[in-house]
Amino acid sequence: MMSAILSTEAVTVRFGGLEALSAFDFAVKKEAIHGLIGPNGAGKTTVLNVLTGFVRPTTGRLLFAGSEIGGLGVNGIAAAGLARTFQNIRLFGSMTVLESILVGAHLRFHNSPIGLIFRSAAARRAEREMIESAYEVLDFVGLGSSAAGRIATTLSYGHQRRVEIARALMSKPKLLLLDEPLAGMNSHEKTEIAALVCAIRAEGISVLLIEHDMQIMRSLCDHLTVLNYGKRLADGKPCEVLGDPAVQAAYLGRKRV
Ligand SMILES: Nc1ncnc2c1ncn2[C@@H]1O[C@H](COP(=O)(O)OP(=O)(O)OP(=O)(O)O)[C@@H](O)[C@H]1O
Repeated sequence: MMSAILSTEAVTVRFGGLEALSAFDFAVKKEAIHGLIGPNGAGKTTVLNVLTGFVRPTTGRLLFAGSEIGGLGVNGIAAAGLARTFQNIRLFGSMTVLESILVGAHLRFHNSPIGLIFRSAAARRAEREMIESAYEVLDFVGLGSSAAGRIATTLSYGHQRRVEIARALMSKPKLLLLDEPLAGMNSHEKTEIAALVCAIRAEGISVLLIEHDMQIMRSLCDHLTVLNYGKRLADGKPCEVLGDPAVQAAYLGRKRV
């Protein structure tokens, strides 16, 4: 059995009087596609926010690749190998696709200010490598080099999602977190993004994703965790979890678990 790349131990997040997560435990196995599902307001985005340092856990531990990451902050966690995309696409209006993707590379390519001013051989080499790497990632996500010079926000919605995923991949993550990557897409685009998620996993990158389309989640994920009112309601293989009456009741809102 594959070991875990990420785990949480009794993570609680409180916003004032509201407990968005209550003693939440779960583990993502290496090279798995792991789905996080649950009704609106269940706490799914809060899990991603706490894992990436955007929100600090009130109590509990976060372990990534064997180390505690709870106190590292956003940049420290990203540097440890965790990258994410957001529920609402976040691209800058004036940037080209290539520029948008290069934003994701800053953790990998460090240049000293002096090196940049004098354009040392090392700085020029690093810049060349960074751009080559960006073109490779553009191909990988299915945008191709012809998209590089386009203003990112003028692309179709589905392609903007790919730019976001490409930007996250530029940091060479060990684990990629995707917050509703299929939101707002037609069924053809959804199938294509699902295939891209499989290709990402085939590169050895583990994926944790939030998604509401259960048909896709059933076929795409190796493992599902269900959240309801900030608590883990179910955890296991998609067919078991989605067949669980407590999960179905939570979605239908018939029963408060
Ligand atoms: N920064 C915050 N301050 C106060 N309350 C918050 C904050 N972030 C989230 N919450 C609350 O925490 C709860 C969980 O929210 P969260 O966004 O994690 O749910 P979700 O499962 O991702 O929902 P959705 O499927 O609608 O995106 C909600 O009641 C939400 O209003």
